[in-house]
Amino acid sequence: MSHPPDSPPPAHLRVVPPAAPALEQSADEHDEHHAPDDSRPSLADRPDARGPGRLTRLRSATRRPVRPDWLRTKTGFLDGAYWLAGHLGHTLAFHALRSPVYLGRLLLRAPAGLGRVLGGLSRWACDAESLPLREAAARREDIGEWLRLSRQRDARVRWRGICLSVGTPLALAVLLYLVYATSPAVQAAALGLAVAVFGAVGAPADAPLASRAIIRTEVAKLTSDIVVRAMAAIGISQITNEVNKGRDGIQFVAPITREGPGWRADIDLPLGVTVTDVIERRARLASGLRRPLGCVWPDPDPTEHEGRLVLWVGDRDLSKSGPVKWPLASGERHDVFRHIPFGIDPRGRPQSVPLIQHNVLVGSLPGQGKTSTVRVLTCGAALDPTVELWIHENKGTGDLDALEPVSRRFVSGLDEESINYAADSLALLRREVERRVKVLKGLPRDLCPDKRITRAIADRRSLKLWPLVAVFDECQNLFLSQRRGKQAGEDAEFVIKLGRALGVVLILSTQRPDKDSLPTGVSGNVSIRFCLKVAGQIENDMVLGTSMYKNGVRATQFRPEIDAGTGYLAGATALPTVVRTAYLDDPHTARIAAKAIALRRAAGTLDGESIGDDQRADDAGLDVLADLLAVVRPEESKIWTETALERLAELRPATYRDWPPEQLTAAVKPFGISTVQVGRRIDGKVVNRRGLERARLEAALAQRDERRAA
Ligand SMILES: Nc1ncnc2c1ncn2[C@@H]1O[C@H](COP(=O)(O)OP(=O)(O)OP(=O)(O)O)[C@@H](O)[C@H]1O
Repeated sequence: MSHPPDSPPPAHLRVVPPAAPALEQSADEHDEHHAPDDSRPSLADRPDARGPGRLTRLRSATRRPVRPDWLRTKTGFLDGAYWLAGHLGHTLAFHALRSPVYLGRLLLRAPAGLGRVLGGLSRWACDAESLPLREAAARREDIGEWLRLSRQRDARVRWRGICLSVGTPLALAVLLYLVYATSPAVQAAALGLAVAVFGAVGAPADAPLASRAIIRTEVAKLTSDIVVRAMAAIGISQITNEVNKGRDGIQFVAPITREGPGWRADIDLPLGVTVTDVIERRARLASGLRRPLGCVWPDPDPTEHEGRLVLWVGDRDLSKSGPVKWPLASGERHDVFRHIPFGIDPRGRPQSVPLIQHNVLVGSLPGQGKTSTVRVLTCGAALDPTVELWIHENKGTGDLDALEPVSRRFVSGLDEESINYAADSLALLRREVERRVKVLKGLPRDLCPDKRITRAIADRRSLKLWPLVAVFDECQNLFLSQRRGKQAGEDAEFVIKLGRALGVVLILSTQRPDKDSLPTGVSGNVSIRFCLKVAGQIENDMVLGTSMYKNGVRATQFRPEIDAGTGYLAGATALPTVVRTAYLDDPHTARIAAKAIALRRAAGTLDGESIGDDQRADDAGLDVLADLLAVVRPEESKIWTETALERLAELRPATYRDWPPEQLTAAVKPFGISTVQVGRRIDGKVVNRRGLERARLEAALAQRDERRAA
C-alpha cells in the first residue's frame, strides 16, 4: 500500500516515543550490523506480535444457550403452552361453530366434484393429456413422431380400458352392496365420505371451504440490508458516509436471529459511535425500519464495549401487546426476600424487582401508571405473610383501598388529617429504624454476620424485625405540606439511608418529580427507580438519577397514555431497562388482598403484634395510653386533645412538648380510639373541640394488657 509522502502515517506506522534505556541496550546490540536510522518511523504495531492464543479466544467466547428461550424458564414454557392451547382452542371453536355452513358448502359442491371425477376418468381413459403433443406433431408434419405417439396412446388406452372395465363393475358392486346390504350407519359414513371427497374436489379454486380463524399480520423479516439502510438514515455521519461509499458502515457480529416475538441483530457501530447515539435517534430508526416506534428497541450489550448495539425489532408494538399477566396473580405465597415479579421487557423477558435492601421511587406524568406500578409491588409484598404493610395514598381517590384490609396502617386522602397521618408514619418509621439498629447490634455474630436482616432473623417474631413495607403514593402532597413536609422529608431520608439493611422498605410515587416536592435527600438515595413518561430532562434525572438523560436513558421518549405502564427501570438490573409492568385492576387487587389475609391468618401474623402498635411505643419507653390515663382525672369523662397534651407535656416534657394534636390522635388510633366532639362551657358559651373519652382509654388499656398476658 502506498501513502503520499506528506500525509500522516497510518495508525500502525505512528511514531512511538524513544524507547526506555533497557530497551536501548538491546536495540544497540541488535543494530550492531545495521546503521541506526533515526529518520525512520518505528512501528507502533509489531507485525510479529502474537495475539491471544486460540484457547484464550475460545475461553472468552460467548456460549449461546443450549435450550431456546421458551425452554429455559418455567414462565416461558407456560406462556408458550398457554398460547398454543389458546390458539388451538380458538381455531377449533371457530370451525366447530361454522361446521353447518361447511356441510352445506360440501353438499352444494359435491355434484360438481362428481362431474370433475368422472370427466377426469374419461380423459384418463382416452389419454387426453397426450392429445396436444400428437396435434403438434401433425402440425409439424412429423410423421415418425406422430406414429410413435399414436402407438403409445393406443397401448395406454388399451390397458386403461381394461382397468376401467374391471373397476367400473367393482365400483358398481360396492355401491349396490352399500345401498342394499349394509347398516344405515355404514351407509351414512360412506355418504359422508363421498360428500366430503366430491365436495372438496368440486370446490372452486378461489373459494376455500373453511373461513380463516386467524388472520396473520405478516411482519417483514429483518434483514441486514434493511438494518443497514435504516442505520444510514438516522443521521450518524460515520455510518451515512460509509453507506454512501457503498460500504455497510456497521458490522453484524452474529447472524440476525429470532428472539422472542421479534428479531435480534447484534451490531458493532463504527469507531467512536456509541449505543446512546442510536438510542437518541430511536424514532428515526423506527422510521428507517418502517416499523412502529413501540417495536424498535436499541439496547447496549452490558457484556461488551460501548459500541456494541443489540437491536431488537418486535413483531408487535409493545403498547399493543395487551396487559401483562402478573405471575403471582393466583395469590400464591411469596417470599419478599426474593424478587417481586414486575413486568416484561420489550423482548418479552420477565423482569423482577428486589425489595429487601432497597427503596423504590416511581415517577411520571399523571395517568401513566404509577399507582398500577405501586399496586404490583405492594401486592408482591402482601403475598408474604410476614410483611407488615403501611399504605398511604395521598391522592384521595381510593386507588389502593383494596389493600386496606391487609395493611396495618392505612390512609387515603388529601386532607390535613391524612397528610398528618402519613407524616406520623414516617416519624414512627424513623423511631422503628432506631429501635432496629439497637436490636440488630445486640444480636450474636453467628446469627447476624452481615448486620442486616435475613429471612431467618425476620422469622424470629420475638425480635420484631420482620419486613416492613411502607407505601407513600403521590408523596409530593406530603412533602409539600407547609407544616409537616420538611420533617417528613428528613424522616424519609433517614429511613431510606438506614432502613435498607433493617428490613424497612419505602415505596414512593410522585407525579411531580422536582426538588420542591421530592427532597433531594430522598431522590438521591433510593436504589430502585422506575420512570414512566415524564415531560423533560429534569424530571427524568430526578427519578432515574443524575446524567441518565445524557446517557440516553430517556423516559421522555414514551408516548402519553399509549405507553402507560411502560417505563425505564433502573437499579434492578445491570443497566436501566425498559419494562412494561404487569397490570392488576382493582377487583384483582382485592382478590389478592383476600388471599394475603388468608395467608396471614394461616401464618398467625394477622392478629399478632404490629410494629405500629403500642408495642413500638413501649420499645421506646413510651406508653401513651398509660400516660393519658395518668393525666385524665377519673371524674373527667372527656377531655380536649389540647388539654390532654398540655398535661402530658407537664408529665414528660422531653417526649410530649412538641407533639401536635394530630400526633396524639395518630398515637391512640392503633388502639381503636378515635377523637370525639367535646363541648365545654367557656364564658357562658359552649365551645366544641375534638377530644378523648376516658372510658375508651380505660377499655383499650385493659384490652392491651389482657392481650399481653395471653
Ligand atoms: N401496566 C399497565 N398495562 C396496561 N395499562 C396500564 C398499565 N398501567 C397503567 N395502565 C393504564 O393507565 C391508566 C392510569 O394508570 P394509573 O392510575 O396507575 O396512573 P397514575 O400515573 O397513577 O395516574 P395519576 O397520576 O392520575 O394517579 C390505567 O387506568 C390503565 O388503563
